[in-house]
Amino acid sequence: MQKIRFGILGGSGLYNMDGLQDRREITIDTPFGAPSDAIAIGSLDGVEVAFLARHGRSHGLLPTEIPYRANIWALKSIGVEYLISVSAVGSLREDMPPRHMVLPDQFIDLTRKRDGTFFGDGAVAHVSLAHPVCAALSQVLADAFDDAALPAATLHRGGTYICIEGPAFSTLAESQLYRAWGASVIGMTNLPEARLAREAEIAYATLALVTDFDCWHPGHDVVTAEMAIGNMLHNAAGAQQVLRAAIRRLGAAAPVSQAHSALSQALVTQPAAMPAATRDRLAPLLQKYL
Ligand SMILES: CSC[C@H]1O[C@H](OP(=O)(O)O)[C@H](O)[C@@H]1O
Ligand SMILES: Nc1ncnc2[nH]cnc12
Repeated sequence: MQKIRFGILGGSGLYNMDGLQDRREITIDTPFGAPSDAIAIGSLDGVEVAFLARHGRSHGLLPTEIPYRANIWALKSIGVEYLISVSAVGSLREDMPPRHMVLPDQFIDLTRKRDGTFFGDGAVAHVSLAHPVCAALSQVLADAFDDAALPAATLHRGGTYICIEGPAFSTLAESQLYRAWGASVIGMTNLPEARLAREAEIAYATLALVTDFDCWHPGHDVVTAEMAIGNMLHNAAGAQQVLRAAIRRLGAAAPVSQAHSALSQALVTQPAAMPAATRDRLAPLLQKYL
């Protein structure tokens, strides 16, 4: 099968990629279970791309229930090297109101119930997460935002995304604490993906769409799921245009990414010393190190 180098993970309110030509779906079983849904593959302006709805197409998976490892493994197994996440986020900053877009460059992990690694069972690796977002891919998204020339849209380059376990939204005290920590936006999904994508040597960047002010803003209503999805849907057409422009750019010239060699200095156990079953399970990740 031809490799699909570019992937999109759609979040709340983004369950499909518009305009996919020659669209087909593939179902992949992985050693880490089934992904969130079938993966849609098709071409955008002549560039092959894979799309996966992280909560499933009918949004049936809680952030805690998303099979992050299966999703990343499945995308890696079809050749994905660049992965764009689209996510709804709450804002922790006055200057990032609902309907603005943000390209986070840092994460804080407050999740407690997520599978955090592909490794274990005789295979040890410690990747660097100092810079969890691929700066080159994030720059492609920033340029794509300019290409899309959306009327009255604002993009913030950089910001810290705090990832909570959910599914409940934060308490007021928590929201104020995260603001005091200097976090910019809040969500429930991105950090496990960024970490696993790094282990899989996939460049990862997020296009975050602000849907609410969480619960800290005295002048705005407290976030509800209805509010978040409603604002996300309002932004979805713009997000689709940015994605399309990003894929066009990647197809023309995909940037060099340090993420693509993340394991070169991270593998502690040499593949030859790993149990055969572990090596087989990690085959798509370890291929070039065998
Ligand atoms: C429906 S609001 C809460 C929900 O939205 C975000 O999801 P995603 O990152 O997939 O867009 C947030 O992380 C929560 O899962
Ligand atoms: N306020 C919020 N907290 C957590 N996740 C969110 N996703 C969208 N808005 C959010």
